[in-house]
Amino acid sequence: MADLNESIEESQENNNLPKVFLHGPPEFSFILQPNPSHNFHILNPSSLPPLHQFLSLNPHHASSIAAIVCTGGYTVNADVLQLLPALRLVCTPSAGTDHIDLSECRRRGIQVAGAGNLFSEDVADMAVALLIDVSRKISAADRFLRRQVQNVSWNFPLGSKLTGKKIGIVGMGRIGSEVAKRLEAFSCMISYNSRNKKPLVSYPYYSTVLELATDTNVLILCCDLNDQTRHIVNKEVMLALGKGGIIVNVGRGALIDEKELLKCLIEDEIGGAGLDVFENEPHVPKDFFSLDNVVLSPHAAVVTSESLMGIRQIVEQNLTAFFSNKAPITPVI
Ligand SMILES: O=CC(=O)O
Repeated sequence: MADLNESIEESQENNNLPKVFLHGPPEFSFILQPNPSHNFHILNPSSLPPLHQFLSLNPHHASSIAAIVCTGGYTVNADVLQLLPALRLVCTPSAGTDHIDLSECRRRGIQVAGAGNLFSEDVADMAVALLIDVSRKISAADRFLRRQVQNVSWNFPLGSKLTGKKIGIVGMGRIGSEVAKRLEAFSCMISYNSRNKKPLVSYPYYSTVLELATDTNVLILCCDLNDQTRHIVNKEVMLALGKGGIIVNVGRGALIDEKELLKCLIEDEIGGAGLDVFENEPHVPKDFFSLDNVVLSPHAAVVTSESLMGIRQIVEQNLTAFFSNKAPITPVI
């Protein structure tokens, strides 16, 4: 409460700068710290009281908050927008925007800025790392060796070769193209599915994920989560991918029907999965833990020490540009 009072006092220190609210968990407060050179004023730089609580204690700020910085998982839906009649910019330090109601922002004339291309290489690196780990059983081999006492025979199951495999990328945007670039170096045959065929992309295009899965050994999910892509990988798709097939998900958990995925993995209907994201984060179904054909990662694909430095800069630059009457540097809408 001490922190909350401090932030409220600070917020009451009047200045004429536009007000910015950080809508996210405490560990994200590093994203935006006050600086005398800012052309905006951060209302809650360190204490991060939830938005509803902040507004009930400071009702006058409902009509002064001009921008919010919202992290993934902190929803900005019509109810939140309704609370902030003066809002003009939503700035998210994430690549995904499924936590933001973009059409409601558009309707209200609110601009949205995202992470731009900042995370694409890190996420693509992670996708390929997960794929190599699942196919060559690296994490499973590590567990196997650590469990061994000396001089026991090394009877470890075979992995499968990555070089030359047929890879289906779902979502050929910034991240998907980086994944393709990396897997070309493994002589993989790339094809893709996305909302529309991309005129500048020469890889074979499939208009449905089902057809893509039928013709490939691996699916890598790099697309946005929205009403069209929720459970885009369902049981039928997994059965079409087939027994040795591998799924890597660096997009959003709900792109896959997670219950069906578990069943297919347990019943060996597919070969394995590399998962950085889950349907109900931070919950990870315990049944995954006992499966050696699964490699798990705690939504960490975007996070490197370099990307965290970068995202601070992008958030600051977006706010600075916006409050200088310029366009955000990484606009979403
Ligand atoms: O998943 C992380 C992001 O969208 O940045």
